[in-house]
Amino acid sequence: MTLATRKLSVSIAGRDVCRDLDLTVEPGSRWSILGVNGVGKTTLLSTLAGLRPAQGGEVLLDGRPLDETPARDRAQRLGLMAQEDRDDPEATVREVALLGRLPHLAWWQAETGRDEALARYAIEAVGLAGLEERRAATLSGGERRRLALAALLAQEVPLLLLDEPTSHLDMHQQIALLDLLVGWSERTLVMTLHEVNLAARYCSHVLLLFGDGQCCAGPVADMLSAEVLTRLYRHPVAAIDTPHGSHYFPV
Ligand SMILES: Nc1ncnc2c1ncn2[C@@H]1O[C@H](COP(=O)(O)OP(=O)(O)OP(=O)(O)O)[C@@H](O)[C@H]1O
Repeated sequence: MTLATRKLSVSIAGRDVCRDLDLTVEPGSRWSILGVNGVGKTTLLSTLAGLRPAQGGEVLLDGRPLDETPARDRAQRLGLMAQEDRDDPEATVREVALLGRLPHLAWWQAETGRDEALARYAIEAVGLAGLEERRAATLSGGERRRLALAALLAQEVPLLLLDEPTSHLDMHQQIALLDLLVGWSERTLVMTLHEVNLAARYCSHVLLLFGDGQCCAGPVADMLSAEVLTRLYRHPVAAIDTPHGSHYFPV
């Protein structure tokens, strides 16, 4: 599953997010979109998911324009974790996880035993076993993030687009969630992140949004440096070498 953009231009509220962006997200690669608050990370991710029209150029899924790909076909190939969960307040954990199976069911079909088993497995994988019959609305912010991930896992798609998947998570849970995500090795990931050190640790590539439509993309090792991050975050950033690689911090 290859996601690509050709001369993609996206803008919102009269401001450019990216201009003429040519990007190829190879199967199995893991991308992070980085930039300051309000620069347009969510807007771009929504465009990549086909939820928002581009102002120019196109998004391609395996070479086919996304807007010519039927919605069901799209949902069998890519899954989106939105920044905020908007589940039915009455839905149980089990029901939310089962929603991930919808793209694989015809409108007249009920869930099968396999769908139930996949949802159960996904709930277990994200550490929510035992909470299946709880109303999702009663979960903590971090638990709801993990439930959203369970629904994506149950969706069985090769490409995941995730908007701030680590928000609401404590340090341990951030690592646990990203370990889980990258452990699904065959999946391709594109996620917005605020924690640049997590991007450096878990991603193979970054897409940097500088504002005013300026952006650049490439492998983490080539792209991230204290100088580039200083420009990106409009704040002085320094780096120290650690046994786990470079660590970036604001000064
Ligand atoms: N519906 C809208 N109408 C007008 N402006 C909007 C709308 N949605 C978003 N914006 C603005 O567009 C800009 C980009 O928003 P977006 O959510 O994509 O940024 P972001 O980089 O994801 O931000 P954050 O890091 O804070 O989540 C922001 O200035 C936001 O206020």
